[in-house]
Amino acid sequence: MVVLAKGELEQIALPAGQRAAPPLAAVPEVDLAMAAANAGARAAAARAVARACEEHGFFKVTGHGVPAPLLARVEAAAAAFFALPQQEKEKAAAAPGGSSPFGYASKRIGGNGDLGWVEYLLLGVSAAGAAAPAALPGAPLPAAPAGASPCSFRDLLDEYVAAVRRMTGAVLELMAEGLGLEDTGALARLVLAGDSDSMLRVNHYPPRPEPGRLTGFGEHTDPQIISLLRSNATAGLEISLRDGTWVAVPADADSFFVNVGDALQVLTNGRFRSVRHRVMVSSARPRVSVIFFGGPPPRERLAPLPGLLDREGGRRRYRDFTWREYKTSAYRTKLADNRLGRFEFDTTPAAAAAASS
Ligand SMILES: O=C(O)CCC(=O)C(=O)O
Ligand SMILES: [Fe+2]
Repeated sequence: MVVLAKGELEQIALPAGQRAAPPLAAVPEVDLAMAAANAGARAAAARAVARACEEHGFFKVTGHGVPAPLLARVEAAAAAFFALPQQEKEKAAAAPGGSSPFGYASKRIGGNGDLGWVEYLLLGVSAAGAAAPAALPGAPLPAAPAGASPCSFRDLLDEYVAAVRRMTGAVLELMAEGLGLEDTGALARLVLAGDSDSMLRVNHYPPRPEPGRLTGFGEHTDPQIISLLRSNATAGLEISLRDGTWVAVPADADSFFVNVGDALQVLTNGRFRSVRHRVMVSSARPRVSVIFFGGPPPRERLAPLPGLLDREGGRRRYRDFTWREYKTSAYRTKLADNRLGRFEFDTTPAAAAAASS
């Protein structure tokens, strides 16, 4: 349950202009199984991925190889966790005032006052799996599907992370091929490195409290390299197109959605675009989503990948910074802020003239 104090519901209600649901998005789709069939299919898939990342920073993956029963078990376990009494869930919350953002939280997104009609679990991910808060139920949850072997939520999330990491590697290789990089493992290595800074978020958007639309998760771009999102069959995700108009992403419980993150925008010197997205709650059914955020190791310098800059006249759009630096900066801002703005070089004609004078 998401409990809002007096006045908080008004804060997440939408401004009048956004009360109507936007039109449906035509989401580009890439079938990973088909891409593996032969060299021609692979090249076509790599081109399609690159085009989707340039135009939208967003696409859908089918043929992903993550077993459907695993997806169903994770969804059931997440629903069972969020159905626990509030005080049980709070046991998995991050220590107040502590430095770790990981654990259970309700309605507060980050530490800067962003509110949403959502409760969630945020978990750090190591190469060994999802590092769950100690208080995450280690015992099988009550609603394990009939016939399923007993398995704790923690073990299930580890299994899920392992499967999603494999898919992430495959998607990042296709992206590298689509970019024409000689080193087609360059992106995948950043996210699959033993010390990569990845996270898993399990979101639960309870049914709307009253007819209308509420902000579930306010508009933002994901700071990492790549996000892989899977949800139940309840819609709510919306993305912003290049011209700033919002479109609704039809729910698809069998596929994964890929977001280009800010770090990938920087690694491609702006060729791929990190997608602005949000979740709106207008359903009488709950939405459950699970998102794997693939980040680089904290010390990694984010700079255009070798080979990309030559084609752009050698001009860099962003100054040099590490992932640690970017993350620290991003988490000090509000969700909707343009977090990359302060790392951009000023490339306006006036700035270029000033620099050459
Ligand atoms: O829950 C969703 O569907 C998306 C949430 C999201 O954008 C995020 O957790 O970064
Ligand atoms: Fe996001």
